[in-house]
Amino acid sequence: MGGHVDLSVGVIIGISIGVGIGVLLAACLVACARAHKKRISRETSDSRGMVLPIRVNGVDSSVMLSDSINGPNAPAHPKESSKRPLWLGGGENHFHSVSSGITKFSYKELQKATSNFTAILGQGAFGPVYKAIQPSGVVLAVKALAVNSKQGEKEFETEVMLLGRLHHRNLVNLRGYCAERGHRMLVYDFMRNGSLADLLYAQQKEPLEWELRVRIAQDISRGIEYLHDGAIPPVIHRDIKSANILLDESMTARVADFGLSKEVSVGYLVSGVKGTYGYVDPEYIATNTYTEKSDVYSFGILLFELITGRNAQQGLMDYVHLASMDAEGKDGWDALLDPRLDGKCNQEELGAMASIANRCVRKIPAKRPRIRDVAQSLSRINRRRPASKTNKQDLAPISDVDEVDDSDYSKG
Ligand SMILES: Nc1ncnc2c1ncn2[C@@H]1O[C@H](COP(=O)(O)OP(=O)(O)OP(=O)(O)O)[C@@H](O)[C@H]1O
Repeated sequence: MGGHVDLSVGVIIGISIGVGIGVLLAACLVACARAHKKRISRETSDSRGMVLPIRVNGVDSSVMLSDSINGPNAPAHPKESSKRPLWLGGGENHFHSVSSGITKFSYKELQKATSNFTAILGQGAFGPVYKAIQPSGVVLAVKALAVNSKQGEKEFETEVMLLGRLHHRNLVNLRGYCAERGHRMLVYDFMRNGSLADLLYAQQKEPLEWELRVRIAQDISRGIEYLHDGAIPPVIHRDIKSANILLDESMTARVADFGLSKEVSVGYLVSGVKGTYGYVDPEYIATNTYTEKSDVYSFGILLFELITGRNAQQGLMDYVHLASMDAEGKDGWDALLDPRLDGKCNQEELGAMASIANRCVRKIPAKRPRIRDVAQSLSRINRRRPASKTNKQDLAPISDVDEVDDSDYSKG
């Protein structure tokens, strides 16, 4: 009897231990599964907000790969490329699979091509830019980044490869790099006609014609559209300004310096805010959140610059606000026009361009248009032009197609 009791107690204990171990194992399995899921979701969200540090001048001048790859502005699926316009690679999702095709230059090679780094094109916040002529005769521009010991060669190369995958006719394409003996250089296509800022403000040059200004605006919007909607993952430029728009030999405008954004400095003050004074989205300063709509804001400033011929860093927006206060209805935009273009500009196109600019600089980012819509509006102005010269009567006014809405100008 005693033996029976011992046996059944033993069985009960055995079963209890078994069940206990089972429960423990199950709990472990559930915990492992949860941890795995968490890790995966963390990795996914990390890649959404990827920041590539190209650290120059001792400052974290980040390459911000958009934090909205899965956000509202990002293609929901790579297949969405089929909805893109053809020039953006619509139909085929091929641009992100193009291998970098980036050349690694030796320091010696670049030293020779730049006549021992004496052929200076200009000086930017990241360092000097040199003109380089290859033995084959191909001309390039070499941007020597101020050396930062914190960034290793491999890290730099990884970032360069990512930037090198971005190719578009409205971007200044990256051709190669040099990472040797502490030197960090980026090699770009040479842009024969210099920067838009130089073309707009150089006194000795002929003023840019109105038609060319509209075409340049369209080119720039397409370059940004590629960065926002075509690149995978999307890229936010963070420093759209006329000095970062370069023109090639056929006067096609190309967006430069994507992937390099520097801190705003006013005099000797460095603010921690990235971008350039005069172009920075006030909402970004207030919230410290940079989105595609912040690039749209800077693009709006650039449009006003093209219209007025006035420098964004010398009270451009005060001037625009004043002119708009005087303005009665859309015709009021006339007051904004670069005086050098008086009588040489289509008034309707001016109204349409100013309205687009006005929508881009709205205070509330959600109310600003997406760059792809801006690009479409600008291309409508350009497409319409040859016809307007021949058969004006058949055309709808531009405002009909561009959903002009100036209503909230005073608010934003
Ligand atoms: N690919 C290029 N082809 C021809 N000229 C270039 C090229 N890249 C830069 N430059 C010229 O070199 C000069 C310096 O350019 P960089 O981009 O370094 O500075 P930035 O854009 O003028 O100023 P910041 O660095 O403050 O944004 C400019 O005058 C620019 O026109």
